Amino acid sequence: MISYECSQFNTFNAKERYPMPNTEKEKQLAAEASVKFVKDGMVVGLGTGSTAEFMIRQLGEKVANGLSMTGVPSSERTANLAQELGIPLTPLDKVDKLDLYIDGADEIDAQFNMIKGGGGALLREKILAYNSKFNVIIVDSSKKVESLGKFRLPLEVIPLAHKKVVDQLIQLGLNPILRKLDNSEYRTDENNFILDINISGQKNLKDLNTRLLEIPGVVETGLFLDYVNVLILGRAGDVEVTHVNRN
Ligand SMILES: O=C(CO)[C@H](O)[C@H](O)COP(=O)(O)O
Repeated sequence: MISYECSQFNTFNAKERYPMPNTEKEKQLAAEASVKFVKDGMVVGLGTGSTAEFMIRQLGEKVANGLSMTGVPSSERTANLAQELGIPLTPLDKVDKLDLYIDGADEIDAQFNMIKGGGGALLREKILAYNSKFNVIIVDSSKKVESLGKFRLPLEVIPLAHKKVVDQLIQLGLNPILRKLDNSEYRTDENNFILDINISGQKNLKDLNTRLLEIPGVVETGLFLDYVNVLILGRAGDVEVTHVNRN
């Protein structure tokens, strides 16, 4: 179980933050709607997390029924699941651009800015989203917020530098917490640490993102600004599909 250790030595489970009975159904509905974007011959980036897992299982069924596609996984966890389901995979450097990337999010605001990385895969996820022609985001209704920040923003950091990064983040008033897994530091697929920070009340997200990336040792942030082409939101037994106009 992923937990966070605070300075007060208490822990909490990130996934218990929004207890909603319909959440799983909403994730499933959003995932089902997203696979309709996948056409024969496409190279599709596969996200990470419980919502993405519904989507990958749907794609597995489609592949078993004759869909020809190739997946590019955003994590080892996703790669393992896709392999189990018989979805052909290729590494990112073997393709030019992804035709499509489908993934979940931890929060998405009214301007379609997102926090991602609750599942720890933010770095590879951002690389895939950046290198995709089209990004489809699938969420349950609990993820839609007016402004980001109830969920802590994950930062992937180099282990050697993490204490120095923590000092900088404390000076910026961002209250960093080192993510733990079973009492040890959580390690990403790239063998880095994650610091989860409090960005509640931050107005200029672009500026914040730039300032965070300027700290040596910060590899990537879970702020995804200007990435969404289509948002599919599961709500009460149905889905809302929003096409985002990105200039
Ligand atoms: O960014 C992610 C993983 O790094 C996930 O997309 C995010 O955590 C949402 O996960 P879930 O669908 O399980 O709520």
